[in-house]
Amino acid sequence: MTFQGSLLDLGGDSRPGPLAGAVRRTALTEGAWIDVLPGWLTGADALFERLLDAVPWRAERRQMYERVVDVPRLLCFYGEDEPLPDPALDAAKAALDAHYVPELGEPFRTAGLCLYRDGRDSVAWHGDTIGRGSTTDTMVAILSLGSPRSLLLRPRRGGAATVRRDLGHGDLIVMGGSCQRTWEHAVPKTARPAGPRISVQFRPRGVR
Ligand SMILES: O=C(O)CCC(=O)C(=O)O
Ligand SMILES: [Fe+2]
Repeated sequence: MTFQGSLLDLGGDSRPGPLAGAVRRTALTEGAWIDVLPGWLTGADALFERLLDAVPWRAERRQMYERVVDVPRLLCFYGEDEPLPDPALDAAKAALDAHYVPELGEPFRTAGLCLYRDGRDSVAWHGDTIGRGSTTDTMVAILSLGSPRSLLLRPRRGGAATVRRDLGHGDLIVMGGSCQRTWEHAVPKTARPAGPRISVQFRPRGVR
């Protein structure tokens, strides 16, 4: 697996920039919204390389109707009390907490990591509804590293156009309000050449 980082971004220092006054909110329908900040994390390419090495990436298999199929991406989940695999992720979580706790009412607690090896890896349409996201407003913050991939969002009940954001290289998206239960999101497969992408999803307690 190879990844060509941008030449300006290979310094070892990886850190999040300011959120206040920088992140841009887009209201969706039914009380859902997204906040987006391109290039939030500087040194994103160096962090990508470190995570590729340091994280014990796992392939999973899941029951799909009658069959057991490979999950089309590699995964690693860090629960509440587990140390994160890189100090830059602690800094990202601290920055998210400082900015969002007044609105969210609680800190982010867990980090789910996904590795999309190439354009054949994907995540199907879903909301993060295992847990409280199915009944209450919440937030899921996603830091994207490596090659950009499209994150799509669409309302469950229709009535609004699909929203697309191309995310990679240190970009942040936060899905908030009712987004997990009234909207769905996906990272579709792509036939275009795509290098590897890592996403880090920060979620509060009881949201999955
Ligand atoms: O990789 C992404 O940006 C999305 C991942 C996702 O939706 C999930 O793991 O629940
Ligand atoms: Fe999700």
